[in-house]
Amino acid sequence: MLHTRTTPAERRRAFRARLASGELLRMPGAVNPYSARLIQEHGFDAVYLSGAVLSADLGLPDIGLTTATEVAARAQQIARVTDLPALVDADTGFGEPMNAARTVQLMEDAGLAGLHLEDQVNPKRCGHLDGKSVVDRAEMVRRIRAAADARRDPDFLLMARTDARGVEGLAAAIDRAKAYVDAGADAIFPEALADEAEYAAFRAAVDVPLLANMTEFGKSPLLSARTLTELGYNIALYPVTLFRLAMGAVEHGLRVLAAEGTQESLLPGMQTRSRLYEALGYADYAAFDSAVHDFTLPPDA
Ligand SMILES: C[C@](O)(C(=O)O)[C@H](CC(=O)O)C(=O)O
Ligand SMILES: [Mg+2]
Repeated sequence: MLHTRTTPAERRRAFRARLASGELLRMPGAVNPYSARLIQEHGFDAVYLSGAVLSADLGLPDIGLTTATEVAARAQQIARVTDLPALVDADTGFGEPMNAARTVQLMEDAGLAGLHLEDQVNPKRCGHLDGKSVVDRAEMVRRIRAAADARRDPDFLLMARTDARGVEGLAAAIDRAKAYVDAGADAIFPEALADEAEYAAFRAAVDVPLLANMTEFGKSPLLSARTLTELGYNIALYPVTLFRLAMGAVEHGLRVLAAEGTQESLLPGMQTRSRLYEALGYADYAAFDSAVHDFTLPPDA
């Protein structure tokens, strides 16, 4: 019941240990707290809170309109219902280096296992769009140092994302990643790499855990978990996959409902009531107090 049995500190330690093991952790982005439960149930290793998903969820473009407290509040709702470690997209840290420091403490308090900060200017944009700008390396180093110093739990993972590949080229992105590790980043997120050779070049140059962003319809190829394992990557990120799937289903459903005047033909594609109740663990609540769940579902529910 209530779903978690672990503390944030335990999840952070476990995340660190898995990242050190050399295996590939598969990390889908949650669309909401409930989907974080499903991510865990389906055997994935970690949960992501995507800035792109959160802003789209609010009906906004992903251009840095969300605030640190808004993101922390949603991240806390997600971290609270899963025993998996949760990594949150903290964009540019929501302002100056001191804001990045405060963001770290907000996310620690929200029970996250870690966050990533990127080297884009404010306002940022999706890493797979053209026309990005990055702050100079010294500025990003200040951002990372401030974030690292703010951390109270040394196991809270500080990941630095560099968007420089699309702006300054691969060699500059690798140089920046090295400088970010020297400044205190525990892991690196090289954004929008073009092909497998670039993934391999990053792996050869950087010693810390690396994340591969397998976002759809972007600039990077969709590499399989097997390929990413062979390339020596530590995290395969599927940030917006569940959101795109869900919204595809929503649009399909709206079209069919409007055309047919009934949802009858949509039923086979729906998560059933009984599956929903199973995933939410109704039976456990009933065991606690039979009054909570004292009904029988119809056979086709
Ligand atoms: C990973 C990302 O930062 C996100 O917010 O999920 C996005 C994903 C996307 O827009 O496809 C990004 O890569 O910038
Ligand atoms: Mg983002």
